[in-house]
Amino acid sequence: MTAQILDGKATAAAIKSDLTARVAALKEKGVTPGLGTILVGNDPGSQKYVAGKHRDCAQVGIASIQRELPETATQEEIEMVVRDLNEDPACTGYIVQLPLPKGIDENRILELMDPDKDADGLHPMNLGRLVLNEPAPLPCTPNGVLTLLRRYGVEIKGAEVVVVGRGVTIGRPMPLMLTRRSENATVTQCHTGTRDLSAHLKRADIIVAAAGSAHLVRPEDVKPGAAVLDVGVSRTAEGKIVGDVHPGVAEVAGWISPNPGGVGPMTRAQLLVNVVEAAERSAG
Ligand SMILES: Nc1nc2c(c(=O)[nH]1)N[C@@H](CN(C=O)c1ccc(C(=O)N[C@@H](CCC(=O)O)C(=O)O)cc1)CN2
Repeated sequence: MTAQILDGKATAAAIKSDLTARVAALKEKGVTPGLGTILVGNDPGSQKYVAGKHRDCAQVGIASIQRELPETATQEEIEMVVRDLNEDPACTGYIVQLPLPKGIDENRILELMDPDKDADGLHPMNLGRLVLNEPAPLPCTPNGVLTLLRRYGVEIKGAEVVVVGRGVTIGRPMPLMLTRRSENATVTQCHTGTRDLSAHLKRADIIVAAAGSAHLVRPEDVKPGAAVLDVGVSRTAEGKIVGDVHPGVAEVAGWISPNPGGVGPMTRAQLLVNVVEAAERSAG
């Protein structure tokens, strides 16, 4: 069996095409959505992701506001930029690119953001709304995973899902989203403290691998026909991406998301969705 590809690039392109029309309609009403990004330091991965986000904005007609600070920026300097974007009327939504450099209190930065401008759904108030099942912008990577699964007809309802990882951008919110009544999946969350990862993976109908550990998910750990989403990123010395999923898994799985070309482009597309939805709400 060779797995069907969960094509994030093509799915993201379709989402962006829909958003282009919605942004044009907003502009006719006098509303121009503007995405702000705060990038601190010179991590090449983060630089690439942020550049991609602004390329996407240009494609769909969203205005771009880019703020960059050096690796040596202090907590106070970053907080000043956050306050500035909170007040900037041209910035209808923004993100702080994570991770922030060592020594910076990331949670404090996220808390300072205006929750109504939180385009990532990572402000504590918006994560709290997700816990309470109230409307909120949804974290982009888990939302991208769900959109891909739905588009390719993977059954989520009743599925046994294993999420590997517990980071704030995907590991924490993904189970919250999968266990909503609208998804109704049963979720096991695994992490570095999990005793027998392989035993959990073998039972999964859907695996979301977001550990950042190269080739952690091996073909012998995957149930034939399962859907496997490769979210984790490790890089070789040459900067090439290595995912969490061993290439041999494609021979066992029913569906697999490539990496690159799977969940990454979906993360960016869902960010634009959050920006446009917020602008549509403000336009009434
Ligand atoms: N504030 C946030 N920070 C981070 C998030 C997030 O959702 N919000 N997620 C990740 C990184 N991320 C988004 O910022 C992200 C990851 C990957 C991609 C992407 O397009 N990847 C391409 C490959 C790009 C390359 O060649 O390096 C792909 O997968 O095809 C976009 C965004 C952590 N930080």
